[in-house]
Amino acid sequence: MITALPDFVNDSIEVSSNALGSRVLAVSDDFFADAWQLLQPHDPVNLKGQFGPKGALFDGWENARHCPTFNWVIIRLGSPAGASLLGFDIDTRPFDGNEGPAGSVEALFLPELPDEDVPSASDTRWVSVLPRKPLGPASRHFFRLDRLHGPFTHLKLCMYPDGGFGRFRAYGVISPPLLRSITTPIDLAHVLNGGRCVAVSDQHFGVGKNLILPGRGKDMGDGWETKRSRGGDHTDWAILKLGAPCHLLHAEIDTAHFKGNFPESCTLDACVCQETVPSNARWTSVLGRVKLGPHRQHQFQLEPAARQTAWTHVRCTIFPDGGIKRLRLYGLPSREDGREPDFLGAITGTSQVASSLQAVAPVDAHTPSEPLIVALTLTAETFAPYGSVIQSYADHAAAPRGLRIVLANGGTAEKFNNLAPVHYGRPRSGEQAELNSCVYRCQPEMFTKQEPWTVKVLERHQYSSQSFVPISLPANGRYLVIVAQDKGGKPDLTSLRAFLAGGSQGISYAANVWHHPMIALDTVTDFTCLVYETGIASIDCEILEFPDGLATVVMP
Ligand SMILES: NC(=O)N[C@@H](O)C(=O)O
Repeated sequence: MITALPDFVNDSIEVSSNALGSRVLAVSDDFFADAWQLLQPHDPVNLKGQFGPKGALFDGWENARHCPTFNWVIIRLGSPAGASLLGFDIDTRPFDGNEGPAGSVEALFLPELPDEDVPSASDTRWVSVLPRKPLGPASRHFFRLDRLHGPFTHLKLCMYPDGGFGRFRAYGVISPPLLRSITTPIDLAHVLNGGRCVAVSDQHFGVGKNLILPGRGKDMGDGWETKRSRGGDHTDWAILKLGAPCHLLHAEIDTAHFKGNFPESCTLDACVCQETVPSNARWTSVLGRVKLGPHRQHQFQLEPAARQTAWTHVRCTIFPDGGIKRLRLYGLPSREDGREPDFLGAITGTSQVASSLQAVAPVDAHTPSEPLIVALTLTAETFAPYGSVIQSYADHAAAPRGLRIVLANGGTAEKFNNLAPVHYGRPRSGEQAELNSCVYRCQPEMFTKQEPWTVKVLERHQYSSQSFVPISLPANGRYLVIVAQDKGGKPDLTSLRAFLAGGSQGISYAANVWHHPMIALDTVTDFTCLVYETGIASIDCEILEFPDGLATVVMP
């Protein structure tokens, strides 16, 4: 359950949290209890009755007695470009009788200061953002400023004269990275890139702003989770404001720790809006409805429309309800001239446009004509429109819904049933086919971020599924799978996707799915293959060549 907090707290980010990388750089005195504990995301733990060599143990900052002046802590905020401040919480819990009786906050903006450098406590550039305030024992003290102040990169928390604070929380808005620093697609929804969750339909079990936190969290409690809906065509949604207007390329929807309550599916829409919370914006679909699975990172190539505009907000709609841990939205800010950035160049580092982002001045750059697709992580759900994924699941709760898992071999093995149908749909001409169980030994394609790879051939087996399972790769090995659905006998380019498969994953193309001949990466790779063949080439395998290149595939 979410406890009631002042509006300014709910409407902003705890920019001083060590969960966002904020850290204590220096402290005047923390004789009894270490100052770094001030920035922990959880509430102070009461250690009453526990003692160490220096005295009673406290989960907070506590300095020695009899300070003639005041104590201070210097903090570097985790966001590289700093943050603007809206308020504070100086939490004296659980200190009672030894709480710090008064506090104040000063701030500095030094984004270029190297991480290892510490501004002096007596630096004349410190500015007061919260004057000295009286504080009581064992309680939270919220102070809302008159407006956003900043940006700042460093804070100095002062205590008059001595005692203990359990936590110090600074609330505000994180500054987006300097545009000239963005040269490859980044996640501008991320809280450290200035992203914010500005509205949700419901956040009964987990707040929407968890969606944009760093990392994958520790349990189901640090994601966005709505209450159970009852009947009807219910949906829930969350709206993220991007750190800067951004052309979008691909997204990651992570359902980590949500194993029985992940959404069945979701969509993504985007809009351009000057308001913080869009009121009557025109939303454009950037990801059609896609199925989700338990406890995994789903990566999706976004619709072409996602690249063509510098979007300010993205709305994630989940069907019907449930929990998502993180939502990542990768893209590039618009160029100075507002045109679509050159993603290919930005990713391969060969672009004029990428360098223009550094120079913050547009230059004409070759914009790739062929579409760009990013090689995304392979999961059963994201590959479902093209076929099946053949793999085991150590965590059965993270296996695709409905997968039948049984013990076998006298209890010494787990059997994951019916992962991929082996299918032959006889052509009208009636040819019989035989199942060919064979091995492909594939030479590796030399493929690097700097030398993107162009798709020049696709094939399909119109009447037979075809499976490939690597038998010579280590678990951390990888290979590349490129697929497209069929549309009227030709590859449907809008469905063209690239997947990066792992060494413990096999795939099976459904009949009639277009795909590139298997692509080994890094090393010669053997794949066992099952496919039905009549021996008539025109029935068994249709090949289309695209000498000018159908699309460019890049690694994320
Ligand atoms: N930590 C601790 O022991 N503090 C008290 O003894 C005190 O306030 O001096």
